[in-house]
Amino acid sequence: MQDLERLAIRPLTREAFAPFGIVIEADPASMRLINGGTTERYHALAEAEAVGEDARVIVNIFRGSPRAFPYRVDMMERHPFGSQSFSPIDDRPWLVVVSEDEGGRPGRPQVFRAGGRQGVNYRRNVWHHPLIAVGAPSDFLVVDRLGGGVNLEEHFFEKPFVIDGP
Ligand SMILES: NC(=O)N[C@@H](O)C(=O)O
Ligand code: NI
Repeated sequence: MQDLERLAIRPLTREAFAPFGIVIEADPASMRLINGGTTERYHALAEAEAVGEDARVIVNIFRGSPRAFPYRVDMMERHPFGSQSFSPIDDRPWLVVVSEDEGGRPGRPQVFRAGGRQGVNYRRNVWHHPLIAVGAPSDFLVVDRLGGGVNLEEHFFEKPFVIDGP
């Protein structure tokens, strides 16, 4: 993998991720006390999008096997008819890989290290790499779209990239 372009990893922040979607985390600014003050509701952190034929929003659990590193990023995907969110259940850090769109193809991937209590909501049609779990099998609560049409577009890079380590 020596000849492949290396991708640096940045911490996941709301600002850096803004072009791609929302960071889902317990943001104090969104908190309201409910249930007689016994529960903190972190309200409306993100909105799920589901468009097209017979579109519905569904809730899933993805159990991701940990990726081996160095990891080759040889493809990206996107979902034209719906958003997709990933929220870690096991409080374990993971990696988020996204790209800007460049004329219908993903640009250079950007890699973010997400904390164990940080999720993301990819906006509809945002290029991202499939789930990258790190270190151990990890469960994620995933909210995305079910419906008609083909809700998956993939792009394979002519020259893959590499992430040296998590
Ligand atoms: N295939 C599937 O549902 N997973 C991908 O969309 C993903 O982003 O992990
Ligand atoms: Ni996806």
